[in-house]
Amino acid sequence: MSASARPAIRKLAIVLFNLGGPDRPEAVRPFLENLFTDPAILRVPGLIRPLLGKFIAARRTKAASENYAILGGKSPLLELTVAQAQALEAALAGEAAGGQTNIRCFVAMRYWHPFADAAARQVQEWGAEEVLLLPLYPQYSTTTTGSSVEDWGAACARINLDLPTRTLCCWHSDEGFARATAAMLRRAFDEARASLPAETPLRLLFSAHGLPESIVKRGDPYQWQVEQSVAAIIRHLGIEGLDSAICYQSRVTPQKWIGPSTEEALEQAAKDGAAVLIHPVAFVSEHSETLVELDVEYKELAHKLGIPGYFRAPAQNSDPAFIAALADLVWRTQDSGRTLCSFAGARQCPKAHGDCPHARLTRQQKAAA
Ligand SMILES: C=CC1=C(C)c2cc3[nH]c(cc4nc(cc5[nH]c(cc1n2)c(C)c5CCC(=O)O)C(CCC(=O)O)=C4C)c(C)c3C=C
Ligand SMILES: [Fe+2]
Ligand SMILES: [Fe+2]
Repeated sequence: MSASARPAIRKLAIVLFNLGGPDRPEAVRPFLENLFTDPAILRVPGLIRPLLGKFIAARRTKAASENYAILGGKSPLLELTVAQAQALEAALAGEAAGGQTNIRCFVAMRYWHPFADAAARQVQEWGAEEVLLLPLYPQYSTTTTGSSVEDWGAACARINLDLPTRTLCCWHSDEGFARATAAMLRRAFDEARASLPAETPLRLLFSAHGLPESIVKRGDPYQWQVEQSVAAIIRHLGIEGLDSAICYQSRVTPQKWIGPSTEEALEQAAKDGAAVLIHPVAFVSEHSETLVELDVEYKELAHKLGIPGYFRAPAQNSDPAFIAALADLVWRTQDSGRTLCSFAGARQCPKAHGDCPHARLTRQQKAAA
């Protein structure tokens, strides 16, 4: 739809969801306590959860603090998310007729400031008439998007904020997202290839945040959506004979997590004599899991294993093509005049994701085009 044909919209608040991270060393433990006492993360009876969650957080604090110390004692996630919010607002204004919009972006973090309560108050004070919830997680998980949607609902209820609300539940194989990601990856791939001897194979490793297997077995569509993201990105990459694999990083509890783990994928690459280019496929900004886990820990492991080359493709951050893809998703929710996913309020995205209204809408739009 052309800019001049954009529908007139009332005051729209776009609320960007992300996980949040500690803003100083003393915040690491309370941040972890918020995370591990979330019922979407720690699935034990309500009476046990606060105690067990705090216990797990206390045990994790040392390792997490060491990681954040490498980043200067804090997570860069908030600054990068605010930059994405500003870039999205600017992109939406630039595309609107006359360069004017009634759209503002707000940030609601799940486990550290600014929390949903603060964002909801800002939305109310601004006088928003409609809300679009936009998770900065391409793939839906009950532990991320699902948890943030519930948290938002509770925050709104506390201040009697009751506005028409759309939820962009997932955009794992959105064409714009896949194209923008593939373009960034292609640059990283070509650079890595050029720095390697011609006979050294280069494997593209899509490393996603892991999830306990039990959560996936209960119907969480995250793993399936990660696979869909990878397939869409590979289609847009268009590299003939591409050697690629999916793996899962950041296991933080003793239960069985989905695999193969990124460690196992690196061991396999070492056996195959392949260099690796790692792309963090479930994160669209840099933070501890990319800057420490990928850039320090797995890099060291790769050297120890004798892998002939270790390269890392960046996360999207405010890459203009990625922001343009988000802006396009926003316009499509408005053009459709309905929510992109009607699971609103429910913890779980429909099991068979083909039934998700998001997927249905995409199909309808394709058919209409
Ligand atoms: C059981 C624990 C966890 C689940 C399940 C989980 C799912 C999950 N998380 C992300 C995205 C991020 N996680 C981040 C940090 C982080 N995650 C967990 C635990 C679980 N995550 C912990 C304990 C931490 C803190 C850091 C650490 O202790 O290592 C972050 C980064 C935050 C930052 O640095 O600012 C992100 C982002 C996804 C996508 C996901 C499931 C799909
Ligand atoms: Fe996590
Ligand atoms: Fe969905």
